[in-house]
Amino acid sequence: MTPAARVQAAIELLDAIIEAAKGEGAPADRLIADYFRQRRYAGSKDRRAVRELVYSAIRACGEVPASGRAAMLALAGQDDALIDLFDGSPHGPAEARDGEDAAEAGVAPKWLVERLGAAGITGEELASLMGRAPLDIRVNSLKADRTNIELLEQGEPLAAPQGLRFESGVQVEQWAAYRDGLIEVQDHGSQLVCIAAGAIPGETVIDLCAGAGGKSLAMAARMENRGQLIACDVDKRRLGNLPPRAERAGAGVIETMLLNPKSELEMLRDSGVTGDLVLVDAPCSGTGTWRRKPEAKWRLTPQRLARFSETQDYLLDIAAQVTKPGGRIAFVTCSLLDEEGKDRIDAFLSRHDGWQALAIDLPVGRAYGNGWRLTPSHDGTDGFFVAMLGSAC
Ligand SMILES: C[S@@+](CC[C@H](N)C(=O)[O-])C[C@H]1O[C@@H](n2cnc3c(N)ncnc32)[C@H](O)[C@@H]1O
Repeated sequence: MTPAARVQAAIELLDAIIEAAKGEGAPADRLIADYFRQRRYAGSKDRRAVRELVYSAIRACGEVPASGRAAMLALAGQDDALIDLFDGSPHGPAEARDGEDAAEAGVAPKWLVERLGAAGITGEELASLMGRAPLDIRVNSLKADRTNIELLEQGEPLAAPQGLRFESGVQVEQWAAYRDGLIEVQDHGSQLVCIAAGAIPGETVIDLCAGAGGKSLAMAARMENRGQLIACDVDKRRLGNLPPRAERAGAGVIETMLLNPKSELEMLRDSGVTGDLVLVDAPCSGTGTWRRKPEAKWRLTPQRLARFSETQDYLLDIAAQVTKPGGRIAFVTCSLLDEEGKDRIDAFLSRHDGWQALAIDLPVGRAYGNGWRLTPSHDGTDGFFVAMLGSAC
């Protein structure tokens, strides 16, 4: 592909990403993969270059752009070499017209910038949400240890005891250590919130929103495979990924339980299980993970955010009813919005007598509201809110 044809391909992809964002369609990564599956003539360098253009344009635009072309013109406004590729050549974009509208540069849509600002995320904290994330792994202490594991590349040790950091793009999934379950890909922030959750060997732990089990696996390792860890979710496909991962990791302590939406509490009660610790790694807007999925800023609306808050309250109320007397709830979201963090905990405490917020003290991050906050700019992690709640004995 010529450089101009790559720009045109990026424009077409951005059109698809913008449409998908408006209609809750496929994520950008999937759209890019599908696009190139139908264009086998594009080589790996072309794919990398187009991908880079697409993500740079998404990062450059705040509001949802009117079109892919407007988004690319916004990026070209910051790069003279790029504007020269709007040259009308075959397969390239038409020349830019005098006064043609470019999308507005910015970090995120205005309403979200305001909500994040109200939660103290401004300036560098805000800008870094559009940065690029490194690749973090967790050494699986059920099978190996960071101090002596032999890996194909040497990573930078992180504050989490088994965490190592690599540059993004390192293909750790192809390493034997990955295939053999010695390492898991996991953002440092996720590793830290599992440390805050504080699962203890021998306990009964309920992971209410286990998904594919990233945090279940980390907790199983902290539990030294002793006790019981019930990993639940309402999404059969996601939860179905966990048993093979658990097997690879040697995490025999994990059992899965598929819940039916709206019957979660009934099903948990019928099973007779109650937790010393219940992790609520709740579905959320993911504002803390924009470094990995920058187009998520265009998918969120005030209505969708309100629905996330409602679901978080709903799940916290379930958690309270399946926690043993004297037990704990760990509430986690990968969001920096108060509506999905501090406010949920304040609301929980006002609804539930006999519960209190417990202190958190991690080596990274800072106290925020009745919990703890991690951010890309301050901590070099994805953005997270975590709070610990303790019930009366
Ligand atoms: C943030 S993700 C979990 C990520 C996972 N804990 C990990 O570490 O990889 C939130 C999960 O909550 C699940 N979920 C949504 N509504 C739920 C409900 N009512 N009950 C249980 N899980 C739910 C979603 O299917 C999704 O897998």
